[in-house]
Amino acid sequence: MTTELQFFMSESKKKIEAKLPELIDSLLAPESLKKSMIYSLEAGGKRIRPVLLLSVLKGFNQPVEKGLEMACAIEMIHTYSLIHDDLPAMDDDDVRRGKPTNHKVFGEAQAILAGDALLTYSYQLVSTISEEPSKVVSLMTELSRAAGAEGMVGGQVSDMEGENKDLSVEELEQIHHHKTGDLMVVSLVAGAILAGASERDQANLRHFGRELGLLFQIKDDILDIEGDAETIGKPVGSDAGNNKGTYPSILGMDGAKQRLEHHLALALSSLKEVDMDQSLLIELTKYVAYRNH
Ligand SMILES: CC(C)=CCC/C(C)=C/COP(=O)(O)OP(=O)(O)O
Ligand SMILES: C=C(C)CCOP(=O)(O)OP(=O)(O)O
Repeated sequence: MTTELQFFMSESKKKIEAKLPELIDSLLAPESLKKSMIYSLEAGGKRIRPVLLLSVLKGFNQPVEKGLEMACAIEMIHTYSLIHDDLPAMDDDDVRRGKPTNHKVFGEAQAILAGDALLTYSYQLVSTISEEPSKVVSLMTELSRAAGAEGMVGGQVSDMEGENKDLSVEELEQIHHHKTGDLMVVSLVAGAILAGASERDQANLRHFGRELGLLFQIKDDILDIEGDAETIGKPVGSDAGNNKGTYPSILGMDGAKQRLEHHLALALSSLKEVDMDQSLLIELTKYVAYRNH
């Protein structure tokens, strides 16, 4: 990782991690609910989606402060999805981000409700995010499409339905476009909307985000086999345990690594089309491909 990216990531993380608990604290809500929401938000995580959003603003020469609340809203949706994904009804995982999962600490009912509250609060935040009503409407539309039935929730359902089945790579990538990719895409597009970027740049960033989502997921699948549980903060081997189709299970480990290089090249070439300073996004893309956590 270059020092420029290292510095930008750590500064962005600091800002996001200061803002998230502040936003939850300001809610007039039961303390136990706020505690369980903050628990998962503060459990760590790479904060890739917020960093993507802030990188886009920086690339368009805009202050990152413009995107902090939107970045927190997206991180809240991501965190809700992980809380629910870990529930016994879904992946039934005990460890997330190196700590016991939300339902292990607060019980299933509170974990479901903490996820619901994070999802709902993210829209409450977006509703007052800009003084320009057209930007609020665009952000709401993008976020709800990416998070809902047409996006992440739909992808999660297809993922569950794909368990114990022989998926083709095309079917697998369709699942990942929605389960993982759509939230990455909306992070980039939201940054572009807030920066006032052109429709053309928004479309090019969307294209890049789709490739980045696949790249991210291939690496996640590889780390589930080759990673170190302590470093990645979650158990290894859980995909095989849940009989999930993954890149290595379909293509073998060498094939999965070739596919990673293929999507890395596509992601980097689609980025060239965006009329902005791309340096941070180029480095972030390489980080996503070669990270060890
Ligand atoms: C609506 C919901 C619940 C969406 C969940 C979306 C999601 C990306 C889950 C994690 O995927 P994973 O199970 O492949 O990753 P991990 O290994 O981190 O659990
Ligand atoms: C999309 C997937 C594979 C779920 C995990 O996402 P991240 O790997 O971004 O999780 P955190 O760093 O936020 O914990």
